[in-house]
Amino acid sequence: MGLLIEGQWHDQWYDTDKTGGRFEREKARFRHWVTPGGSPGPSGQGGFPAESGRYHLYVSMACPWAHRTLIVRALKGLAPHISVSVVHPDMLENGWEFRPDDERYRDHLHNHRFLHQVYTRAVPDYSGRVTVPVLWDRRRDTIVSNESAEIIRMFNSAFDGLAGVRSDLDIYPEPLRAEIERINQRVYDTVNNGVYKAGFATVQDQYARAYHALFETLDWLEARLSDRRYLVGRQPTEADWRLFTTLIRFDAVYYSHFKCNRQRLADFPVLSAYLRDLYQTPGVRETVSIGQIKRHYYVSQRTINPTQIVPEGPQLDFEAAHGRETLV
Ligand SMILES: N[C@@H](CCC(=O)N[C@@H](CS)C(=O)NCC(=O)O)C(=O)O
Repeated sequence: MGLLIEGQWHDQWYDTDKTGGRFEREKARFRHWVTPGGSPGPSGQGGFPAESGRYHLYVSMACPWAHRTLIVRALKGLAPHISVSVVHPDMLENGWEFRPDDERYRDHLHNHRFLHQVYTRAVPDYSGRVTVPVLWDRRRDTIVSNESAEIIRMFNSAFDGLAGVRSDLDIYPEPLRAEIERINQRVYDTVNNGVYKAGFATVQDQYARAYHALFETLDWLEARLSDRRYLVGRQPTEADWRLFTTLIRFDAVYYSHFKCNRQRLADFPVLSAYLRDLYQTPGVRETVSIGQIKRHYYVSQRTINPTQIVPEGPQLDFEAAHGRETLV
């Protein structure tokens, strides 16, 4: 666990002293966009046209932010066009690592040992955290984006002209955007990032504040989803997929490791059925690795779990019937 300062790796844990025990997530630095013809997107520079085989995605199967990108890649049929490398779940002194001898955790582009080498390859004097996901451009030998919220928007539309891509599938439809944004904001603050605020707090009342905000939103979602199948509109949108990656980790990790333990997700009848419904969507279950998720959090976050023991449980069953087919 650490960060780059002027291109040099430094091993240090999140510093919450400056923020009164509160965890603050650093903003992503690479904010370019892939667009159909390479024109500039909403931020950064242009020059990243959608082309088959040009872009490569670095992810961790454990990371909820990276998980979003894997889901949208699968749903949109982008796998033949965008290749993937997966880092090893243990994130320790050197940050995210590859295992050159293990096909599952190799850097297929450069055979690097550490993800921070991917960052300094793009910007030799880079300063900042070294996070997944990373969208890499083979042609320009640089990072396009390390912001998952923006990578999923690119995946949703930029590659639609390529063979076999599901251009009929739109998870961010124009008429629903305002409502999607409204839900994303609350879910990001109190759920996606909320579990981290609870887990990484180093002061009691910061933890308690995050805990209460989290369960207030989960109660609100439980009510909202009791008579509608998805959060916004009649098809899954990015609002659902962004929520999904936190819910799927909840009982295995956040409930115990991050002390989000008012109740398990399994104890919310509506939310747990909704979670199974999304999980059973074709292409999605293959993006879920509960083994790597548990391994990452319990082994890597030694300030929270110094013994690094990975719990055996809980028993999880995302394949059970969800019964939500009749909801609209
Ligand atoms: N804003 C980023 C956040 C990504 C992020 O924080 N990823 C975590 C893994 S779950 C990470 O790589 N952390 C390493 C670190 O903070 O040093 C995104 O959504 O893409």
